[in-house]
Formats: sequence, C-alpha cells, structure tokens
Amino acid sequence: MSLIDTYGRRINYLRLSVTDRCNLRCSYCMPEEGVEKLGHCDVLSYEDLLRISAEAVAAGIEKIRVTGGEPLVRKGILDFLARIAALPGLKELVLTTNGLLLKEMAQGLKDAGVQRLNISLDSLKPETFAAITRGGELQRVLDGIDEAERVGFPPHKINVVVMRGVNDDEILDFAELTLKRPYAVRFIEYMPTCGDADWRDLTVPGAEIRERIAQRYTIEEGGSTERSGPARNFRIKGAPGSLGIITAMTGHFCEGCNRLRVTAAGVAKGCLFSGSGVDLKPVLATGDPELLRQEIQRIVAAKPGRHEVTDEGVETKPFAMSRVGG
Ligand SMILES: Nc1nc2c(ncn2[C@@H]2O[C@H](COP(=O)(O)OP(=O)(O)OP(=O)(O)O)[C@@H](O)[C@H]2O)c(=O)[nH]1
Ligand SMILES: C[S@@+](CC[C@H](N)C(=O)[O-])C[C@H]1O[C@@H](n2cnc3c(N)ncnc32)[C@H](O)[C@@H]1O
Ligand code: SF4
Ligand code: SF4
Repeated sequence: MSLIDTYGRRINYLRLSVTDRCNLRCSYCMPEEGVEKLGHCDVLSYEDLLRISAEAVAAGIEKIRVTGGEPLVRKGILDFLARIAALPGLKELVLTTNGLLLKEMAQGLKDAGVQRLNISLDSLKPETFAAITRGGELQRVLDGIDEAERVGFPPHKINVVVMRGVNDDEILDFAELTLKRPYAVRFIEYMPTCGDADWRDLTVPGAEIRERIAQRYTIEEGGSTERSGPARNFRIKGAPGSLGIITAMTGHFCEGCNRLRVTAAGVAKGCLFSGSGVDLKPVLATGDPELLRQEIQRIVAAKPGRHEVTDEGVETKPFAMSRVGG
C-alpha cells in the first residue's frame, strides 16, 4: 500500500508526538511559564498510539519518528517503543530528544529497537545552553550523546536552532564538530511559532549560515535519501560528519514533503502549520481499524501543498512546538 496525496507526494513518514510535557523550557518552543499541560485523559494512551501507528504502517507509512514534548519523560516509553519497532512493515523507528535523559536511557532505547537519534543541542557553551533552555545542564546532554554512541547508535543528527545574537556566534564551532565526529549537524532556521514580534531579528537565513561556513572552509554538496528530512546537506571537505540546513522560513521544501503528524492529544495534521487538524479520538472510540485507516487516508488526501510560513511570518495562530512535536 502507499499513501499518495493530491500533489503526487508519497507520504511515508509519520511524526508521532507521545507527550506535550518536557523537562526543558526552550525559549523558541514555549513561553517561560510553560504551556498549559494536557490532562491525563487528553493524552492518547500507548494503546491508541499503537493502533494509529499500526494502521498508518498498513496504509503506507515506512518511517516513524517519536517526538514530543520530550518523549523520554513519558513513563513506559521504552516498552511502547519496542512495540512500535515490532510493527510488521515498518522500516525505520527514530526518535527526537533533547538528550537530557539519554545517559540513563540510551541502552534501553537501543534494546527497544530505536534505530537512530536526532538530538537538539543549541549551544556548546554551558551558560548559553542554560539561557536558551531556561536551566538545562549542557554536560548532561553531552554525556548522553557519548553514551548513545557507546551503546552503538549510528552517528547522531544534531539539531541547532540558530538565533541571531543568541548562538549564531557558534555556527563555526558546530560546523567544526563534524571535523572531529561523524555527526550530521543540522542548522534550523528559527520559526516564529510563539507569535513573537522580534522574529526577524532572530532568524538567520540558511543562505547566510552556509555562507559563513563557506568563507572558512571548502564545502561539498551531500546527498539525501528518500525518507530523509527537509535538510539540504553538505559537508566540509574531508570531514567525517556532515552539515545540513533546514530552511523552515526561507526555503521551499514543501514540494518534497513526505510527512504526516499526530499530536499527543490525538490530532492528526497534514502539515506542521495546519491549524486545527483532525481529531482522531472519535474514530479511535469506534474501535474499528478500517475506519481509522480510512481517516488516515482522508487526512493525506487533504494535505496542503505548502507551508503557511512566509516572509511575513506564520499565517496560522501561534502554537507551542512542544504540542505538535516539531
Ligand atoms: N517546516 C517544517 N519544518 C520541519 C519539518 N520537519 C522537521 N522540521 C524542522 O526540523 C526540525 C528537526 O526535525 P527532526 O525532529 O530532527 O526531524 P527531521 O528533520 O524530519 O529528521 P530526519 O527525518 O532524520 O531528517 C523540526 O523540529 C522542525 O523545526 C517539516 O515538515 N516542515
Ligand atoms: C519540539 S522538539 C521535540 C523533541 C525534543 N524535546 C527535542 O527538543 O528534540 C523538536 C524540535 O523542534 C525544534 N523547534 C522547536 N521550536 C522551534 C522553533 N520555533 N523554530 C525551529 N525549530 C524549533 C527543536 O529544536 C527540536 O529540534
Ligand atoms: S524544543 Fe524540545 S526540549 Fe526544548 S522545550 Fe521544546 S520540547 Fe522541550
Ligand atoms: S511546512 Fe508543511 S507541507 Fe511544508 S514541509 Fe513542513 S509539513 Fe510539509
């Protein structure tokens, strides 16, 4: 089976948010006081998340990325991941994390069948890291990254949200990390999802990030695979690691978009910026897998052609990325 939308795009990638909770409060993701938490009844049970995943895979999804909030803070996550990994037909199970709990959980994640980790890391300086994350301890994340490598994960993808005047002085430091380690460092353009008025000052265009690296190093174009994300990849000549830029604001990767999202509250979204999305709870309540599969097919059919972030900002209402899963 395959899921093809009205623009001819094959949708084979599901981003599944398992919680809206987080052990950090990144300034670009949520307000300082945090966001109102979903009640326990509003968060989908693991059983329901599994039913959605099973039907999505049966319909044509090949890759599932588990995200959040912070997925590693949800109780029982390792058992859940092992059950997802066992779904027949699923080719890739991957996870996006802030890395704070990796030191303790890396082995468990590997044993559960997670194949690869994307780790958010916005600064290599303890004070800047603490300021961006509002209290996070950099060393814990670095230890977690090392531990995940030690237990045998393939080279990690490191996500860096670049913000002018905050961490853009570290673009070269992050690029140089790929000279020492085989990581895929991806710079993400800051998106004004929280409705902030000063986003123009903060967003550093991908072209500028690349140019700053190119001024210092010879760069070569790098490849991307069919199920790979929205990053445009390149590398410093001779480096074991690679670099990528996710031009969420200035670029147009929507024509190649292959993804579907389900939030922790059970709302399916054809696009990161889809306003209200489709609540899957009523169809889950019927207990009928066929109806669930049909609903997934309908959401794919209604997937918008492009994003609603333009040079003017975000057209949709502000939202906390932690609610949608990035
Ligand atoms: N606009 C937009 N941004 C996205 C999309 N997918 C990912 N991003 C941005 O890229 C960030 C990093 O995403 P990840 O969770 O690492 O997933 P990914 O980039 O799909 O990862 P891979 O599948 O490993 O390439 C997200 O949090 C978003 O900020 C997308 O479909 N549209
Ligand atoms: C919402 S987090 C969820 C997973 C996990 N807590 C983490 O931080 O990796 C997923 C991704 O969204 C990105 N993100 C959140 N808000 C963003 C924003 N305003 N602009 C760009 N990326 C953002 C984060 O950097 C992170 O890589
Ligand atoms: S980006 Fe991830 S770690 Fe940071 S607040 Fe959002 S959900 Fe938490
Ligand atoms: S903005 Fe929407 S359509 Fe564009 S790549 Fe992201 S999810 Fe896909």
